[in-house]
Amino acid sequence: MSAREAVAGARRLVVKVGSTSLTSVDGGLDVARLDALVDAVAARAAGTQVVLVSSGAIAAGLRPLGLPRRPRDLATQQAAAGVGQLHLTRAYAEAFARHGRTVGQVLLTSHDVVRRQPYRNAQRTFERLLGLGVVPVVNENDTVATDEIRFGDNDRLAALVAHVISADALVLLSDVAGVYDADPRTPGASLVREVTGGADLAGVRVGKTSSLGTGGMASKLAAADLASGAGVPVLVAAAADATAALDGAEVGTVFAPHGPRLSARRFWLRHLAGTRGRLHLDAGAVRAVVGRRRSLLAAGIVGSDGDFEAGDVVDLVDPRGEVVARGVVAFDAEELPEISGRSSDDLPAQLRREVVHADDLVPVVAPVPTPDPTSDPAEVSSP
Ligand SMILES: Nc1ncnc2c1ncn2[C@@H]1O[C@H](COP(=O)(O)OP(=O)(O)O)[C@@H](O)[C@H]1O
Ligand SMILES: N[C@@H](CCC(=O)OP(=O)(O)O)C(=O)O
Repeated sequence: MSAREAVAGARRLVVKVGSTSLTSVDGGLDVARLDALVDAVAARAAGTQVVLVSSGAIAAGLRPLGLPRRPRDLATQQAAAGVGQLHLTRAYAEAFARHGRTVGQVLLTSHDVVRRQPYRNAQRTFERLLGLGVVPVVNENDTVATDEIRFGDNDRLAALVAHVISADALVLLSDVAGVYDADPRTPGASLVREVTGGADLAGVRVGKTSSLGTGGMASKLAAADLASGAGVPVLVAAAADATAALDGAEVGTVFAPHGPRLSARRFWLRHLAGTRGRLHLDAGAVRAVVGRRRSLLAAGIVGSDGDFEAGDVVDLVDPRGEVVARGVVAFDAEELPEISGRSSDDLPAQLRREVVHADDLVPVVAPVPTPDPTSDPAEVSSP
């Protein structure tokens, strides 16, 4: 099945729409465009569970607050988001009501996914909303998200949500027809139709974001890589082509899945979990845990740092200091010095267990190559 067919046939889908497709700097929220998007999603939603990740809160708040352009400081962005999110949600509720559908608002910060328990709570909430036939409308909780706990852009958030709900596909809708090999505002730029690996992006140059968008095309590429690398096909297309995109027509740029679909737990470990410390491994332990996917035993640990407790996530570091894996540690930091470097036979019975169990451990893979930066640094927004 091609990635486009996967989008068309998906029973569970995440659709993300950017600020530029819903708002304008001088006109605020563009209800006509939002309605058209909802029509496209609702037409599809009959046999499909759809989660809509919608940007636009900050942009939708500009006009009601009399702000001439997107503010630069966080506090005013948060104020604008507080005002705009209300307009956005009301518009979605009214638009979906025309199709007899109920929406539920889900506002997330990265705090809600970096620890296992809140992550599972979010997962349960999505399951229940979808089970009740509700269309969850997701955004970052901008009014409270400080720099430390921000996802930063909704493309990444959408890729994470796609994994949280085990979506069959992810569709990123924007104001451009897809990924171009150069900034589409430059003459001669042409659309990349399909990405099956890093080589297809090798010649792609990314220009600056629009005046309303946050992440630009670079963040879409990073999100597409995150999702497709974890087994989820991705389509980047124009919001104006939403119906065609959801029908599997030849629009946009499609990213074929290029990695095994990770379990929700392993995806969380690899991409989301906050780490609380580091375990330093000898070369044999690196070969065992990365090469042979074995559990990490105390004998292969030469040192540790950080203030972690059993159940926290830690980085596993090779003798050169490179992070090679991350995993859930089964000991408190203060217990490690006593057991490190000792074989299991040598340990008292109550300490004779894996330090990181193989089921709780994921190797850290090198990122897929990102596009070449443009020659003008001012024009680059890197992922
Ligand atoms: N190589 C490229 N291919 C496609 N779009 C690009 C490229 N480089 C820059 N862009 C710009 O990225 C913008 C889309 O990103 P962004 O403004 O963040 O949109 P959104 O609000 O939909 O997330 C487009 O307006 C486009 O001009
Ligand atoms: N959470 C912000 C949008 C962040 C974002 O990623 O925007 P965009 O690049 O337009 O998808 C908002 O609602 O204004």
